[in-house]
Amino acid sequence: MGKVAVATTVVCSVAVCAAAALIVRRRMKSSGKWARVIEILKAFEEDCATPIAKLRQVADAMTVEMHAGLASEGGSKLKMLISYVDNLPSGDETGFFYALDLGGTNFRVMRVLLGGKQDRVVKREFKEESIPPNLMTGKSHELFDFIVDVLAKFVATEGKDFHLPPGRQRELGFTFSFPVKQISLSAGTLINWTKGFSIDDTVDKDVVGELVKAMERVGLDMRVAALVNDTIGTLAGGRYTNPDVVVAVILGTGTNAAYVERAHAIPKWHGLLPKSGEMVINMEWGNFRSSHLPLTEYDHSLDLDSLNPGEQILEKIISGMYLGEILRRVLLKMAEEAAFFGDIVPPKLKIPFILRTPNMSAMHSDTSPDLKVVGSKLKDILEVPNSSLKMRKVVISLCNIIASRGARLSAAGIYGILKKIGRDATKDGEAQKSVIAMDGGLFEHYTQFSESMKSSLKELLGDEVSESVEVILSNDGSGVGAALLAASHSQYLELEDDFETS
Ligand SMILES: Nc1ncnc2c1ncn2[C@@H]1O[C@H](COP(=O)(O)OP(=O)(O)O)[C@@H](O)[C@H]1O
Ligand SMILES: O=P(O)(O)OC[C@H]1O[C@@H](O)[C@H](O)[C@@H](O)[C@@H]1O
Repeated sequence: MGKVAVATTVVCSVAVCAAAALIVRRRMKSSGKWARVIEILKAFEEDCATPIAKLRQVADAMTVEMHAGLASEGGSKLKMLISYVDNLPSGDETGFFYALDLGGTNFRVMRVLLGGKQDRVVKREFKEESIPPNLMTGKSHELFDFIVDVLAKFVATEGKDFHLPPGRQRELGFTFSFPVKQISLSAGTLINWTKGFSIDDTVDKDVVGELVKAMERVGLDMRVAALVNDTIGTLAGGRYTNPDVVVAVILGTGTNAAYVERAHAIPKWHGLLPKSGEMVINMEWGNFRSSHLPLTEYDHSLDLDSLNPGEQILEKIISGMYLGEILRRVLLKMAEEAAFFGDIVPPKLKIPFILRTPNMSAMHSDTSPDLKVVGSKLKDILEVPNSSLKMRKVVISLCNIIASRGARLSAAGIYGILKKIGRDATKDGEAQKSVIAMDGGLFEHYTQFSESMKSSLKELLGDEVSESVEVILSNDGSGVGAALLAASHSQYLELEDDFETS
């Protein structure tokens, strides 16, 4: 063979070897990176694990903290707030009432015509608005002016079906989904903001007073007959349709729970014992924390970056505002440390809260063989144009880990409440029926979450007792519940009572 040919052959074979070496090196590098992805995934799964034994520890800790929070003010991270609701709706409520519901994402206005035991809710109209994010961190009067503006526009559309007896003032129930220290059923001061809200000049203010001032600024003449947390409203609305409702849980932007406590089991209550012998407690369970909670590095960094560091720890690993953000943080680590989306970290992936929980649940419920919903969400939200099936499967695994941790911990919290009120076991073979009224967009729309929560609760209760515990979706119970509580505290009630007895 000529020298040229030999040289060419040598050059080619060197090039082929080099190319082969490059491919091998790239494969080894990519397999090394993939191994890192799986390592991150496995570590996350382990840190989020909620075996039944851990759930029982969390439930017991919740029960202990409930006792501590009822024993003294500040006795626990669980505020265990007295609602001044010592009588839940009887079903006899009648009349025409408004309800306002300020949540973590949405603001709802509603009017209901109540027809007593016979006709129940004769008519109901409502309107929902998203709360402009800038109002969540602006000035107090701006938020309340927004609320009153929506309310005034809604009142202006009042039709002939809703009529007030002449000379009467419109009355409303105000559902306020934040921790409030109630001083009566219709007054209370904001303890602190949560979720995405942070408005300094509302803290320690009477939120009813803020609302009334905003109404006066526009000449809207309405009386606030009740101020309730959305869990209290949901409990009241739930009890209106089901007499066995004893607990209400919200899984929405935030999370919280309320339940019916025996008035004599509230050492910090120094008022007169209510005739009913009962008092509804707003637990503010989102603020629960315990060494038994399975917290990860992503939870700690999310908490540090939040508007309320060190607060609402349970809420930050369970509720709708945060689940998508946890997913984003894990994907970001995989992108930065294992080139999960390639050598460049997608810029969008670095934006906090860009990955919302509704998008997470849409990916989680993707049953297509090629997981095309996952692919399109990664493309539309994170601008990741191409993703392999194995990448999409990792995303599904992360959704499952995050959602089942939140769901199972919610179940543990409910189990802790049932233990507190002695409804976690049968007595002489009998078990009292206990109904848990649920509300909130996370529970209502994230099926894998709600199913996991219900199955975990059954697992904790055991077959026999779980027969007597029912979980129901009490959709917008808080709106009707607030109107019912307004009705039972209407300024015209005495007139009606006098009328009936005269
Ligand atoms: N399809 C969905 N899948 C999962 N979570 C959802 C879905 N839709 C809404 N959510 C969650 O529910 C929250 C809204 O809850 P909702 O109870 O409707 O309002 P608010 O929290 O304002 O009372 C959203 O912040 C979101 O986290
Ligand atoms: O209805 P949302 O916005 O999800 O609120 C649920 C809970 O969110 C928590 O952050 C509040 O402290 C509670 O008071 C509230 O009940």
